[in-house]
Amino acid sequence: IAPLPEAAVLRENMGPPEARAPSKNDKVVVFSRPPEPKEKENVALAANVMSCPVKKAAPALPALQARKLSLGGGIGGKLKAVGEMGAANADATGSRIMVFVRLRPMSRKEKEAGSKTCVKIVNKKDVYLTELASENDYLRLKRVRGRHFCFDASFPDSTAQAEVYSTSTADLVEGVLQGRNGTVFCYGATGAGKTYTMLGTMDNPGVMVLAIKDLFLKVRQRSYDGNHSIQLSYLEVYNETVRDLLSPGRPLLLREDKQQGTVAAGLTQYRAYSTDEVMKLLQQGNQNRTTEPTRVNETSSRSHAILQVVVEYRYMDGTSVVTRVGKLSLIDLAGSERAIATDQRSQRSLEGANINRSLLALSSCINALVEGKRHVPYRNSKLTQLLKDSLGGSCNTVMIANISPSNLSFGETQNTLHWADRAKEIKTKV
Ligand SMILES: Nc1ncnc2c1ncn2[C@@H]1O[C@H](COP(=O)(O)OP(=O)(O)OP(=O)(O)O)[C@@H](O)[C@H]1O
Repeated sequence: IAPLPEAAVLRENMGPPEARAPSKNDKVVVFSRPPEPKEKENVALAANVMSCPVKKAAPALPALQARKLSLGGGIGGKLKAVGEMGAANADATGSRIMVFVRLRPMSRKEKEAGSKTCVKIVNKKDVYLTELASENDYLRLKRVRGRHFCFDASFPDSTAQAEVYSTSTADLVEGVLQGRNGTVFCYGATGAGKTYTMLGTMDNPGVMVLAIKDLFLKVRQRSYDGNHSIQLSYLEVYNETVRDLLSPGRPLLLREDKQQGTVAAGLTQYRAYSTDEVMKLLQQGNQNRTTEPTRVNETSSRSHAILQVVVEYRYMDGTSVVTRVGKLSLIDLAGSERAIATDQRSQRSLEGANINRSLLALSSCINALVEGKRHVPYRNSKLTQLLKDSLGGSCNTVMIANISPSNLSFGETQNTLHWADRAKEIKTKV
């Protein structure tokens, strides 16, 4: 059979990628007619699956089991699954950052621009990224590249906010009530859905709002056995300056505190008594946050926003008073971006440079931590100084990487998945 221009190669009996993993014994079939559009899609996926190394299953890890026991509840099953599929990278003395990926639906703009989907999520865990060959690019016609990633969980575009919260963050909230620090941060390109995931909308509240509601609910349920107090602060890092979002004024200086780690001097701490009160404070803070339209996102967050909730629990143990303190940090990072994707000519370029500087500093820290280097360059940016605790300290940390399905954002998506994949290897000691 004469070879076809599209090199339509498929594996026999392969079925959809969710059906089974590829094996060496798969046969190759060549079409004797030009493939239909649907077949072309399968070819792309097949090429993608073929290029994926098959991960060996690893035994469940002791550290993960330990964490499963200490956290209790839902995260147990999730961690066990991670251990089984070999994506986990913890040792017997520590835990590691949990990494989740969330795919957003295709936007109207992307549809109008003729975008095609280049991301497929299978079994709520595996992410297949495919570089689609351009129809006009004859030289690259046959070069269809793909990669496979595996995370603690991956959320398809139809996933509800409540599911994202319960899978990624609910156990962290429980940990905070037991005196363990927790951090959740969203990472991704501009317009990929970070603010939607963290803050959400009035109808579909995001992780920040759901976490606060859950926290108050849990505190109320336990109010019979001690006293809880909840304090919160909300700040942004904009152009390498730290600003209080709850009482805007002069920029704040960062200083090191032996007990609390890096703190913003003079940051307002509000004592909160109800969810409604916190919602009002959040709304107020968000109005003060720096957002501007870029070419990619009409309400792009130009700053990194950090909401910190400190829960203090006092109870009597015999004749002495015991105090437990847990801190929950919820972070909406500004989007990583190519200058060309936003607007190079204005104030945006300075912001973009600073945003990229912080994110570059973040990637340097991730690299240093993964490689076990003694010196981690936290001081290279305000963002990494503030994240020091969450990345390298004693903290349960969750990263949610947000991605767009559009092939027009292929480069950004690849970049986000690369860093998310790397972050999986960061160990923490809780
Ligand atoms: N899961 C989702 N479901 C529905 N709409 C979404 C989802 N994720 C994002 N969107 C929509 O996509 C648009 C861009 O999302 P968002 O503002 O959250 O991006 P971002 O990553 O925070 O961008 P930036 O870094 O520029 O601030 C918004 O209109 C948002 O409502």
